[in-house]
Amino acid sequence: MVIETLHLSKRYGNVQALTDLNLSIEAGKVFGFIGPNGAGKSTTMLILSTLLEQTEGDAFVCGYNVRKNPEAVRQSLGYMPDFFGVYDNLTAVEYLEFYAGAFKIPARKRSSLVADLLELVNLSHKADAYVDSLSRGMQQRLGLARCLVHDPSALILDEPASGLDPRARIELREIIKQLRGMGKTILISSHILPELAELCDEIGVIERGRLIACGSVHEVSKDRGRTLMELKTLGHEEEAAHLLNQSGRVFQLEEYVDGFQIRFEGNEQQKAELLQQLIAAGIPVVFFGDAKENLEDMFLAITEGVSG
Ligand SMILES: Nc1ncnc2c1ncn2[C@@H]1O[C@H](COP(=O)(O)OP(=O)(O)OP(=O)(O)O)[C@@H](O)[C@H]1O
Repeated sequence: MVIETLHLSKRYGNVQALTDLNLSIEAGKVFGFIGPNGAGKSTTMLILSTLLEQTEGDAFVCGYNVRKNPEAVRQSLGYMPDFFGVYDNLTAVEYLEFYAGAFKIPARKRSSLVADLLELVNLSHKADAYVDSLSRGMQQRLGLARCLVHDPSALILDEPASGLDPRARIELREIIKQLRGMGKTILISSHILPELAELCDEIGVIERGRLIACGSVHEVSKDRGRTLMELKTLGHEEEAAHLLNQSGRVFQLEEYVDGFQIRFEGNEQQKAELLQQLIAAGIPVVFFGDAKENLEDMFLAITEGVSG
């Protein structure tokens, strides 16, 4: 395992921020850490990055214990916090050179390393621009380049897409895919990011400091036995909605212009039965099938009732 936590707990005074958290992320995997504000994502990431001490349990990066061997952890890990500091009077190049220096990269290697990193994050054209003048999306990409200066095997990215517009999110996602292609092991957090579904090999859902679901996107949704489905009909929406609501297997019915999205609890046989009922009731069904699962929907379904 490249990233691992064992019975990790953290208390801030009276606040129990993390409780018995067990995470394990294999080499080369991208793990999405999903949870609402205050769930404990940043706390976990800070502990793994050696910037915060846990109350109980252990955490490891590349086999190094964060408490016993913090130097080795920092050499193996790139950590991107959820906010970008203010850097007056530093250009993108100077900024990366500063961090390369901090990681003791020999001076003669720094300029080619910095040029390569800027290229990787599509910022070569902004090499001499002041960091404070860059857009948020560009600053996030520069932040990503910064955590790569020492070529770490593991990356921890705390909500890298927050505050970005859709285009900037896509750009960031493409870079993260490239990093995955380079064999990096990545822990990435989000509170609402459907885009993570495509990016992540596995996800963990955290709520109030506890991991409440973990596995592949598919497994996590299957575990709950609830599938996101779509139904399209030619008119007859009211009857269809009534029948779905009466079936006892449909949760979170949402009506769109030309159909419904539902969360269905049951197996394939039960899906077929529901379709038969719709047709027997004379409802002209145009489409009835699984919707492309996205993390936002799954998150709502999984956390339903947990926080009460
Ligand atoms: N320094 C601190 N002192 C006291 N309580 C804290 C501190 N940092 C975090 N907390 C509390 O610990 C809990 C977990 O916070 P954490 O920042 O880890 O959550 P998060 O999942 O990263 O949330 P967000 O999505 O808002 O970043 C919250 O209840 C938070 O209020």
